Amino acid sequence: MRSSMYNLIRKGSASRSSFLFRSYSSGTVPERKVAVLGAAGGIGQPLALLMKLNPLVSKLALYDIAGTPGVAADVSHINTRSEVAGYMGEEQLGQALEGSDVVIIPAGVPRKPGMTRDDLFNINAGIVKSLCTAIAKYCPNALVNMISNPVNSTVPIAAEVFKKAGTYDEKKLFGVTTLDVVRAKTFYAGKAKVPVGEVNVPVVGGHAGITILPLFSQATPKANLPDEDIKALTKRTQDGGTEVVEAKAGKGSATLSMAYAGALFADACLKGLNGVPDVVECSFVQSSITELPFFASKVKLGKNGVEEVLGLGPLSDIEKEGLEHLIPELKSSIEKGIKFANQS
Ligand SMILES: NC(=O)c1ccc[n+]([C@@H]2O[C@H](COP(=O)([O-])OP(=O)(O)OC[C@H]3O[C@@H](n4cnc5c(N)ncnc54)[C@H](O)[C@@H]3O)[C@@H](O)[C@H]2O)c1
Ligand SMILES: O=C(O)C[C@H](O)C(=O)O
Repeated sequence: MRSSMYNLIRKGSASRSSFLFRSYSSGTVPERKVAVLGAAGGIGQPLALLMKLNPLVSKLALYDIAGTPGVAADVSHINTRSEVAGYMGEEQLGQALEGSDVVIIPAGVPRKPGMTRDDLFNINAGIVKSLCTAIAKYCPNALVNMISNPVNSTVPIAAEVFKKAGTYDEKKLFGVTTLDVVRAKTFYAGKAKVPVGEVNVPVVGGHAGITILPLFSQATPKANLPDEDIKALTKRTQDGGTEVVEAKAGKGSATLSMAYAGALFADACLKGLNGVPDVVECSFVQSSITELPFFASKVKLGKNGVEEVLGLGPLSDIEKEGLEHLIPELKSSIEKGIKFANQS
């Protein structure tokens, strides 16, 4: 019942993973603690729900600066495997983090119409820095799933904080770009008229505007769409976040689709930790596949986090041009994060 409900949610998005997911029997699943920081927020609450439905989780720690007792009490009544505890305020952050295998961070402010993700930097950079300082202290070996924007800068901030603390392991830090993949799959399936559950599209680069580069030339099932359709799909994927921000008209950005995407990525991390073979997802990680120190591409996940950062594969002319254009913006966002972490 438990896994069938979760599989229902996952159905259509990752049939291969769902198969692996079902192959677990409760007696053989290792204990895994997952902490969600920002758990009372727009993403945090549905993400807490989805992680509670995941039978790979045995302990679920829900942390926020306010509101977590209510969220934790609510979610804890669901009759699934994990024990749920709520933690509120900085004095409880250590307890929330201690023993965590995976820490998911959707803490911070979201965009309003007219803002770029970089406009969130001034507030979110400080939040991420203080949370990562605590992660270095209380659970230095955890896999960190960074959702807070601007991801192109918050991931480099986290890396610098961990380096300063002497705990940095590039295999364990991930910018969550899964929502870009989720969107690219949905939009491609609609245009190509193929079953959405069978679609795969890698999305590389970063997570803001033109730095989001879907590789539709590698999309499967193949559809041979004309260039003008590919350009429109690329633009819609790049503007997907803004589409939601505008539709919400001042009430925030994507929360439900992000919770789904965050739950998929955390599930992939847990599968990797548990030794499930061939777990591959796109993520913004330390990388040497381009000249930039961080880049999103397909990543193979394993028992220690990143097992292998996979290359870009063959690119179309449109994608080669997109890659060339995104490099300067992504470089400057990465440098901004590094500078912030080292000057304050
Ligand atoms: N990576 C992605 O694809 C993606 C997608 C959607 C949103 N986001 C980003 O996720 C972030 C959160 O979005 P949201 O809609 O959930 O916002 P929200 O305002 O609804 O929730 C944010 C939560 O963070 C909490 N918070 C603030 N400071 C904190 C701290 N120091 N410690 C712990 N919690 C703290 C707030 O109390 C709030 O509950 C935003 O930065 C948004 O841009 C990223
Ligand atoms: O667009 C945003 O500000 C939120 C998020 O990064 C998204 O892609 O939906």
